[in-house]
Amino acid sequence: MRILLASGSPRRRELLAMLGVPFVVKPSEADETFPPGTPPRDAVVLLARRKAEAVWRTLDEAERRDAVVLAADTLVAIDQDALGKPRDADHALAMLRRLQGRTHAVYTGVCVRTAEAEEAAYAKTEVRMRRRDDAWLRAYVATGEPMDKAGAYAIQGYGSLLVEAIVGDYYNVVGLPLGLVDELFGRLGLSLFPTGPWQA
Ligand SMILES: Cc1cn([C@H]2C[C@H](O)[C@@H](COP(=O)(O)OP(=O)(O)OP(=O)(O)O)O2)c(=O)[nH]c1=O
Repeated sequence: MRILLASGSPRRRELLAMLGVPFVVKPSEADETFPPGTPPRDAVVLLARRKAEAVWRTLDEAERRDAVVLAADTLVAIDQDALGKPRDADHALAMLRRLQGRTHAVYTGVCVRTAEAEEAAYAKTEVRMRRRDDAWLRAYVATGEPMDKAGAYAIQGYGSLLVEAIVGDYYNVVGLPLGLVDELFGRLGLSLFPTGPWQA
């Protein structure tokens, strides 16, 4: 089998590479909008499915036979609102002001697609953030780190200094809940463990 990671996210690439799984990257061009009011847990699954579908459509018959397309989408949820990646520095600052000193949820939807079937699900992690003053948050935005991250922070970077506690899978916050990916692989008779058919 040939794993195709339908993602342009360097974090997702690094997490999958950490397990030593061979894969190729094929970023999807899928539209990342969803109907307003969609619960974040549904939105991330919808978007992960859409990203997997977009890459699937680019494959020819022969490629589809041994392809495993893996896609994911991450959103931060607070007060019934879903926060994606910030548009600009002001937007990032507004998101960070809203999150600081409070608990929010991070959802990542995952979709795994093969010629036989498609499996999709989401993971949820709660993150409690420290209170930081505006000067700190502005300095953080100035590092540029928040710009391509859902909720405008990276738990794996300087954003770690904002975190007080988490409940749930850390890798979900970074953008790819590896345990869930393996569970979905398992439903398709595949594995992320070195016994997987991808090894052949
Ligand atoms: C909350 C959080 C998000 N993120 C990142 C993971 C994702 O890359 C990004 C959420 O944006 P996504 O839209 O899920 O993904 P993407 O546009 O970066 O990549 P693609 O659609 O091609 O797969 O936020 C972190 O790296 N650290 C964090 O702590």
